[in-house]
Amino acid sequence: MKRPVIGIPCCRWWLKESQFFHLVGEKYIRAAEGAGGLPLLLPALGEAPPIEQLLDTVDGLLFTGSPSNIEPHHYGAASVEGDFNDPQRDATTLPLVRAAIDAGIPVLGICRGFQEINVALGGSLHAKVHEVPGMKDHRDPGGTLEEMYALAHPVSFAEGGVLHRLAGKSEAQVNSLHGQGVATLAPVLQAEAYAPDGLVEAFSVKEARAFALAVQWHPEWQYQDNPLSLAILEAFGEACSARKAARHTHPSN
Ligand SMILES: N[C@@H](CCC(=O)NCCCC(=O)O)C(=O)O
Repeated sequence: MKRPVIGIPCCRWWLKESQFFHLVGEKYIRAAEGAGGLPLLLPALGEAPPIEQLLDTVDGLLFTGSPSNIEPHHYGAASVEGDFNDPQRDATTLPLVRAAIDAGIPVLGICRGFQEINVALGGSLHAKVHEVPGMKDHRDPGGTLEEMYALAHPVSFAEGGVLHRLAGKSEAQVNSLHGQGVATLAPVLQAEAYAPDGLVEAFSVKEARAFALAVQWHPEWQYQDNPLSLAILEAFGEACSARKAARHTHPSN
């Protein structure tokens, strides 16, 4: 049985004294495999990417985390001096998000990917959550990888929501490695989880035709050891398999 193809959009980075490379962290590739998919890396093609053809090629999309920030003009904010951006990734992922949701292609967003889905659909971000009055510092604590990705704070799930159902409980502990966060949630999104300071930590797409969930934390990190991460990946993988089966039965889907 062939696996559903899970497209993973790349970052485009200048590697010092070298040239541009298109990259995805290996843990995201492994998580796509863990979801039962065949990972397919999609280069950050930039302006006017062939969206329809890309969507014809995949059964699901995983929008990953990255140290880079979305360029603020995409959500109507002023640029930030010294900001680390990736305009070609933005130019690829933002239209891809919109088209994938419209086409009913399953999507999972993680960290930067979560922020991309919110921005693509009309939401906005805080440039520095830790500078917003009343908000906690959600950035990684530094140290070893184990320390950086350690569980950092609880999230509470929206009653009766997707994550509440997947977790089978109303709260869970998550890791936290982001400086930015949701300021306004796009109108077509509904919050699925909140941090204790009120920050939206997960959302789904209202009336989505397929699985469409995004989380601000990192379920891909050592997902085998975390029941919630396994449940998220399993649900995403099942949706990608269903999409593949539907495409096989009705090739125009
Ligand atoms: N730059 C944004 C997004 C943060 C993010 O995606 N971090 C991931 C770091 C590396 C990884 O684990 O993939 C922000 O700071 O909010």
